[in-house]
Amino acid sequence: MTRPPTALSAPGKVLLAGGYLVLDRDYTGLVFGLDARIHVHVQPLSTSPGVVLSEIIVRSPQFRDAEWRYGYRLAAESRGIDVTQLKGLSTSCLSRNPFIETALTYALTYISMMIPGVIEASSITILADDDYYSQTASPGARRERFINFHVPLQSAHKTGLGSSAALVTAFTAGLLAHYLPAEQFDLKTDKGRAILHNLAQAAHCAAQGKVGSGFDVAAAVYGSCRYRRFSPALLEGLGEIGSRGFSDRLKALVEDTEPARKWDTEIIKAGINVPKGLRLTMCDVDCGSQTVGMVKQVLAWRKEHPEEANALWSRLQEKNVELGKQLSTLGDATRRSDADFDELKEVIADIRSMMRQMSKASGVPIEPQMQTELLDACSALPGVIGGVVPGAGGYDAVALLTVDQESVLGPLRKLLDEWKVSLWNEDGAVANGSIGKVRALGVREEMEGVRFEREDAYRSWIE
Ligand SMILES: Nc1ncnc2c1ncn2[C@@H]1O[C@H](COP(=O)(O)OP(=O)(O)OP(=O)(O)O)[C@@H](O)[C@H]1O
Ligand SMILES: C[C@@](O)(CCOP(=O)(O)O)CC(=O)O
Repeated sequence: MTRPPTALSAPGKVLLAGGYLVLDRDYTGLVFGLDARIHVHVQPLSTSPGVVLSEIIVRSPQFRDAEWRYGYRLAAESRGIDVTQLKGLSTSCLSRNPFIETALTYALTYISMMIPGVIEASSITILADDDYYSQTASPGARRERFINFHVPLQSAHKTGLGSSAALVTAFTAGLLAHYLPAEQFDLKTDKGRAILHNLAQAAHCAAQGKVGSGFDVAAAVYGSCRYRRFSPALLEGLGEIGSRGFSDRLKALVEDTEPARKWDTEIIKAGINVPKGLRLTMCDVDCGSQTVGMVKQVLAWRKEHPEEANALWSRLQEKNVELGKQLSTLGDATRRSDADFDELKEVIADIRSMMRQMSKASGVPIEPQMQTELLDACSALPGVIGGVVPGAGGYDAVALLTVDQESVLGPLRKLLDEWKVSLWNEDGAVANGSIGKVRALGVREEMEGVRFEREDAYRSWIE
């Protein structure tokens, strides 16, 4: 049977409120999907008549040498599908892509449990919307729907919109929708989305080599929501890829049939929105510094100072929930005056002040001085309601809530274009060589999660 091509996309994310708190099930995060999406197109691999291949070719044609070829076979003793990377055509060396390799292994293993017989060969194309990476098209190039970045994927500068979660989600959804009949997997149903969510969370954690809160995968599947994480212990019993019984355990996990390990993720979409007339704007802060181990350090501080930390966590949780409520009850903000946003401004200021407290107490630059200056300068512009350093915080990005009008966005872009980022040392002196640029990305909030796309939209990129 020749299957028709399948095309899907999943959104990026911004954790507007709830960084660090969302790692603990007692608290929640306010996450917005973003309209920068990762697109995946799956089609049968054309072979000569009579030739049966067990090969899946994955290409990311916006990047140089981004092609990964995999062979696969069903392993004995319910070990699942064994995936082996083959030598690529375009390159002589093997460049591995752990997110693709793991998502492929997990999805094919689940599919092998659902349909009898051989899984047919296919060719998969990945396309990312521009704002995932800082590079822009070469000057003079004709503006196309997707940019050719002309660099290898490893040299592309990420803007932190959650490319790996959107990729794993869209890729997994693409495979499930392509190979499984609608009775077994239907993305339009709650059950279908839960299957995708569970499988993508498991694959993303395995590829990352750690269990984060999973808010990014949740946003990729469900779009904007208030998110309460799953209990991390859920994934503990799954075992390694290729271990005996892996495919049975994966099926039970994905379908949530194990009474002792029930999925407890909470996705609340009701009342989560950005009011009409307002928008989120993401800014890429390119100052070339990144702090590793921020999560570890904050959690270590919380462990050492449980009373102080828990008091701060509770106060923050209250304000984070309040922020969501205010956004949903503001109503149409199109003809409001600046004074109508006073309460929103106040709650954002409270959240920021508590995040700075967390920063100071744990010694982690969650809202570092340079970001404070940038956020304060933006917030002083008419029509800019406020902003935060999203997610884990740090030096890479800021998220702003503004009136959605050119008279506000124009001056904001000008301020950002002219802004010079300088990193401050602890003694208050500007650190050397740390002047960078700030750029407003084109992205805004997106309510919808993973969705089918018209497959002909990608035709010029498909081989
Ligand atoms: N367009 C793409 N094509 C193929 N693989 C991709 C693509 N974009 C991202 N990836 C995979 O995702 C990895 C990047 O994931 P990583 O977790 O480092 O960043 P991220 O998810 O964008 O992080 P953040 O949450 O900070 O945005 C890449 O190394 C690659 O394996
Ligand atoms: C610090 C944390 O709560 C948020 C990290 O968000 P981001 O990757 O910076 O967008 C970690 C997590 O939730 O997994």
